[in-house]
Amino acid sequence: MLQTVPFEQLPAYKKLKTHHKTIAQKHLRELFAEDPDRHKKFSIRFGDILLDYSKNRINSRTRSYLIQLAQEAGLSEAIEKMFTGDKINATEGRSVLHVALRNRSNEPILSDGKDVMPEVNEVLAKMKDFSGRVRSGAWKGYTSKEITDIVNIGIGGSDLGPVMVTEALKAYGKPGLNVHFVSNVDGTHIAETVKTLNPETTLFMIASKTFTTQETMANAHSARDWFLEKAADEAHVKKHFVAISTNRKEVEKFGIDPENMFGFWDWVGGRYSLWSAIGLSIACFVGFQNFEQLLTGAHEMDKHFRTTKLDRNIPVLLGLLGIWYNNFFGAQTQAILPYDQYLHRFAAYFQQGDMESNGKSTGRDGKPVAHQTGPIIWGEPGTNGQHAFYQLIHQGTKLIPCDFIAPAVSLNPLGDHHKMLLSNFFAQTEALMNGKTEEEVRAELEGSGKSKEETDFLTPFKTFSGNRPTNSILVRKITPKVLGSLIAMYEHKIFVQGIIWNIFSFDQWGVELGKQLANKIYPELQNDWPVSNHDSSTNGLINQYKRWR
Ligand SMILES: O=P(O)(O)OC[C@H]1O[C@@](O)(CO)[C@@H](O)[C@@H]1O
Repeated sequence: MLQTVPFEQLPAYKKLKTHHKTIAQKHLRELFAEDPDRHKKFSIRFGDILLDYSKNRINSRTRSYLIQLAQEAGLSEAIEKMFTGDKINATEGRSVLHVALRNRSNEPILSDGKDVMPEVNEVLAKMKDFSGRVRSGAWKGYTSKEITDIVNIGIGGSDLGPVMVTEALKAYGKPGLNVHFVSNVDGTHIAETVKTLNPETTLFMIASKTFTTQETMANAHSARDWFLEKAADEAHVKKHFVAISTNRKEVEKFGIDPENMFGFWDWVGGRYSLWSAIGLSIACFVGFQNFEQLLTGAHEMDKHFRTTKLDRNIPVLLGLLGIWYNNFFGAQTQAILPYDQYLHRFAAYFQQGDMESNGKSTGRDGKPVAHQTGPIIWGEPGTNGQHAFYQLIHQGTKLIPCDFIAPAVSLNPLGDHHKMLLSNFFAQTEALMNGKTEEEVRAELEGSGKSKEETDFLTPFKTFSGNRPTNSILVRKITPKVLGSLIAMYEHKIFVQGIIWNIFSFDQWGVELGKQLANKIYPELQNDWPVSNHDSSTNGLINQYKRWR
């Protein structure tokens, strides 16, 4: 079991509270002026990834106190418990072993005393064979045509990972093999998706850990109806439907041949499952070799996370920096800003990853926590964000810690586009750190010929406080391996924060109540009778809906 010491009772917490008073008085400009070597002191190279965390409101003392906080929270022990299959997902009585899915060392990893690697490798072999047959055209539809379109039907962790990765690795996709994703129960999603597809050459992947999720089962049945409208014969279903799930019984009940089922296990959390058979659409789209590279990148980050001392440990430092702003500076959110259009779903992916893991308010001791926990994760690719919300980040009243990510090498080298993109990437963190002083603004306005009156009026609006913290993550190029490391880096950052905040990061009871109430309301919508058994708002809304539909 994990220790259950409340966050604010950790000795280092008090040291950080006191320390915060002094360090908060220092502007980042001063911290850089004091130490020209700052970039070197607060950067870490990890293969093709450079993390520069020097533009944070910390000094060496801050870092050492944060590391102490991690040690006092039992972080190193907790990491070992995860990697060795301890049931750290205590409320569900499960291990947390997404690291086993990408365990390229093949060293045994035990859950319930049993090495899980043989089964992991068996599923990987099945994925390799299947994706190879789809890509080579050996897998044929019911009219003996090759598959041209794959439709992944799933939601949450059974959708967001495959979406994000296939978008991020679009340059590695097979021309002529298209992937589509249907997740929302809104009929528009599946209707719009299948509109342009041919049932003869379409393969549906029904991805659901439980195989009971309302949205996914509704979409799966509608997909089947659409398919049979043309194919007519149920016997053809097995050539166009595969299932990815832990629930064999429900898969068979749906009518998918168990031969076409790709299994995974309860010790894989939905939001950590893209490395499992849930990644089948990825393997088909980019090829199994590239999927293995993704696993390798994640595995390298796993080894780094498990074996590197805390003050040189990338996920640990990112997690502690997030805690520094979340719990000592009052920041409510964390922005992830990839300067790479292919990574346009990267922040969205970690909305589930982070917020479903650490959006908790009950401590591991069963008591309400007395401190802030998970941040709101958000973000859009650069440079688009600069034309949407950077005004707030630069001059708003809220502190927004930002992670800037960029590749040195573009996958689409076109004229000077990449140099322009990267100049913005470098400039934004510099501007957020330095700001622009009143004196600088005044000199600029006077230099442009503005009168004294205009200058006096405009200066306050054109001044930038700066001192706004950022991390810069520069990678050589977005490859499957680098992407795998980046995703694992953020997964482990989330783990670090949950351990220190004394919460359970691997269950998600908070998603249940809404589903339960929806299941109660759904039958009430089957008729036109007015309802009166809810609160007046819910009654009023339902009854107006009934009048309008
Ligand atoms: O894969 P499945 O079982 O269909 O669950 C889908 C998603 O639903 C949840 O909200 C849990 O109910 C997410 O945690 C999960 O990824």
